[in-house]
Amino acid sequence: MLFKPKSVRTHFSGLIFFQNYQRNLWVKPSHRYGKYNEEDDDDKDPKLRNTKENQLDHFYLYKSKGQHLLTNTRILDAIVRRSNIKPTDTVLEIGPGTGNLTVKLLEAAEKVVAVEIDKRMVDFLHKRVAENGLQERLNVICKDAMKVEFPQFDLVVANIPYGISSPLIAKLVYGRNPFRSATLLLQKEFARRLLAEPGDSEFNRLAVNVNLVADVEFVMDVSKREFLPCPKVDSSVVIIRPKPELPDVNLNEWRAFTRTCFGKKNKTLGATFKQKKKVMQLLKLAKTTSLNKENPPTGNNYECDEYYDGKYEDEDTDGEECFASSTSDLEMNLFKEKIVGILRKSGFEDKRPSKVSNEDLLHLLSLFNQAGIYFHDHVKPNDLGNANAAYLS
Ligand SMILES: C[S@@+](CC[C@H](N)C(=O)[O-])C[C@H]1O[C@@H](n2cnc3c(N)ncnc32)[C@H](O)[C@@H]1O
Repeated sequence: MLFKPKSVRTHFSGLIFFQNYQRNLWVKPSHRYGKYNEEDDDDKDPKLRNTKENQLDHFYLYKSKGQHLLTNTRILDAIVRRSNIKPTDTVLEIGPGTGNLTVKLLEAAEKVVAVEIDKRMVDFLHKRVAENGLQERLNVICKDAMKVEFPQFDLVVANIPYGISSPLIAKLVYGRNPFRSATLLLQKEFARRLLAEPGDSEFNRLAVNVNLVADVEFVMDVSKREFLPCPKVDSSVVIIRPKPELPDVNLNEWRAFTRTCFGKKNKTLGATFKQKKKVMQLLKLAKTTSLNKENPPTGNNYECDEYYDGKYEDEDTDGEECFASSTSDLEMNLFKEKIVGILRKSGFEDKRPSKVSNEDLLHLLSLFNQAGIYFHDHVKPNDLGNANAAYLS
């Protein structure tokens, strides 16, 4: 049996009282951290027992699954209130856990679709909701939220596992499901980055990519002390609202472009685009794109062809050496001059990406595209299946 250091989890050896009449989760915080033991990471964990009073004894909360339960009723109520749920709404909740938020959502919405990866949580949630007589309006999907296709929903309200914040937000805002808003509890630093504006020290590719398609509103900070077990970081609630009108840009092209611009966010755009490797890549893409004129990369394209597998493949370097040997220095220099000429003429050469607005970045991208310079490999077949999530930063 292997010891997995990353999966050190909380041993919730104390009592968790579940008081139905108050719909609160009361917790005696006598948990201790234990060594990971694979046997216990099983659905049939013999140490997990539900007594008839709905008491959980030895209920393990896995750090690796971001299992930090929000226990403050006032904060849960505020999250629901600020989400402006209508009685006809279907709410999507990612990571319902033991249902602290779910029962409150069920009281406000017509239906809740909850996606939870941990079967023990799902079993507990079903029991809890049934005891409240709300089971008819709850649909639980016991799967990884990053691997499942979401059914139709009106809005998202969730205290999500922080490890999937970036790909989950990408999946929502760049996904196929239209929705009104997403009220999310996020790690405080991550929320700050999402809310950053050009010129702020936290301004980054995440903010740029989300702000292209959605507005983000800060709601409130939540102390780490409001969770059980207490995480190392504080949290913030934000509301993400998709913009009613989307810019006319190919999103794969946009994301590839912002990846290039923010590769080294403190470098000037001139320095980033003059790198030999970058020039060679763009020249290669310009050649393949011009050969494929039947599929010009224009217009909105909200199909994500990037993928979620825990890491992001930044650059496709396949065949680069071969391409380099078949490209003359003259051709490379001419192409580099073309790139630098665009940056210079438009005034972007000495600018740093962290200080440039989305409008300016969109303008620069359109200048590049008009000159036949592209950032995304539009002729590469989309062989990545249905996965439609992408890391944004
Ligand atoms: C931060 S806890 C929130 C629990 C509950 N919503 C609350 O506020 O008390 C995150 C929950 O997400 C679940 N989870 C972790 N990774 C997940 C994934 N990839 N897909 C779906 N659920 C996941 C965990 O098992 C856990 O129940």
